[in-house]
Amino acid sequence: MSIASIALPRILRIGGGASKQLGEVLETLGLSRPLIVTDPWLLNSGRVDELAGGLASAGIAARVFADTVPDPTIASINVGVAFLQEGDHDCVVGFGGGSPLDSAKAIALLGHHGGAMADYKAPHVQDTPGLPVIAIPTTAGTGSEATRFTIITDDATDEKMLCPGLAYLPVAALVDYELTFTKPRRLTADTGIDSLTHAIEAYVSRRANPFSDGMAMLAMRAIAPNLRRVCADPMDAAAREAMMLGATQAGIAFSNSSVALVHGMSRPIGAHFHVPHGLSNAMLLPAVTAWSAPAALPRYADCARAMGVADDAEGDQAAVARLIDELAALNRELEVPGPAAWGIDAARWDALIPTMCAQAAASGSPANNPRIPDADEMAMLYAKIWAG
Ligand SMILES: NC(=O)c1ccc[n+]([C@@H]2O[C@H](COP(=O)([O-])OP(=O)(O)OC[C@H]3O[C@@H](n4cnc5c(N)ncnc54)[C@H](O)[C@@H]3O)[C@@H](O)[C@H]2O)c1
Ligand SMILES: CCCCCCO
Repeated sequence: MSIASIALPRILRIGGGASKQLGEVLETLGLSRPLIVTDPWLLNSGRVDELAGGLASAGIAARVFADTVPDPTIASINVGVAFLQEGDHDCVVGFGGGSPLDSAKAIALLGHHGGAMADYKAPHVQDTPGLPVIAIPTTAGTGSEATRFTIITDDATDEKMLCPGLAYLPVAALVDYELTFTKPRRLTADTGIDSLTHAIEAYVSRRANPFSDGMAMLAMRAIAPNLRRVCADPMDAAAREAMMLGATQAGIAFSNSSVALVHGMSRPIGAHFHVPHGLSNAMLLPAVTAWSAPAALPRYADCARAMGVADDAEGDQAAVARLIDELAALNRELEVPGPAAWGIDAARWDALIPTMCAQAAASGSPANNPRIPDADEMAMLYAKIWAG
């Protein structure tokens, strides 16, 4: 086995009420002057006051920056950095979905190292950390609480810049499914399919390894049987808990392997057509899986079995057929909007997917299986193709 470079948050607290241990975790880490980075919805929900109130009871005063935006932009990060530098903070607490968590990571980095956010986009890899980040996710989810990435949109070009490196890995993650009961159905479905996509793509990625495979398998087993349940009953505690655990496991999986063609294509789609991240993954997942599967049939068949849609007795071909049917069924039942909902010509969309996949195959670097190129390479290629 070649040497896999695995990295995880130093502290992981997972379970109902974990977010209430923020004060204790800060004390353990020797931190006492946090900036909480969150978003307007969470601020108005009263949850931020609860979090800051818990810290105040522990003698910790926190400032709050809630002016983050969905799909954080360079401009929004710069406002956050200026706000951070007005205080004497020794850490940043990210509280929210992937957008505030990615904002927290970027603010903590720039606030310490300076420079411009664009300086840190791939292929640059930033391993030297900025201020320590403690992540508390409220969607299940992007897995950003346990990944070595932040994704910041360039306001000028709409490019979703992938910024990789150990610097973005939170030192602690408090994974508290009780924060997710308020998620509306659309958000529950889109973030749930996003985390399922992370698990599948981590498992078929050419950079997969036995550790990331284990995390991806656990994530699929947690997410697949609970996604419909949690969309049907938002107060189903067991399903909410499984979805939150699966999202973090899927984040650990792709952070320690990579993702593949769906993500390579969804980032530019998100940038070009402003489709939310989880939705753009969902829209692509069935068709791109069907195109990619022949290049890694056993791996995709393993995904079908882990998701419980195929049994061990079935051959790989049959199992993959069930996987593709299941992914299409999930999109139907969870009412994932089609391309037309985003002003994308449906005929062009259908025609373009095989074109993009074929070009991906042509462009696949020797390091990657030509039909499952790494997301980074695909993002650039796809943006060119789509821009025509
Ligand atoms: N860094 C990574 O590894 C990584 C991975 C995947 C995606 N991302 C990024 O994450 C972002 C998407 O994050 P997201 O899908 O979590 O959505 P989000 O953070 O953009 O939030 C979407 C909406 O849901 C609301 N919300 C959040 N928690 C809620 C709750 N508990 N109840 C009700 N409403 C709630 C938010 O206020 C917001 O209005 C994108 O910018 C994407 O690029 C990052
Ligand atoms: C290579 C990792 C890309 C992370 C994408 C998260 O949506």
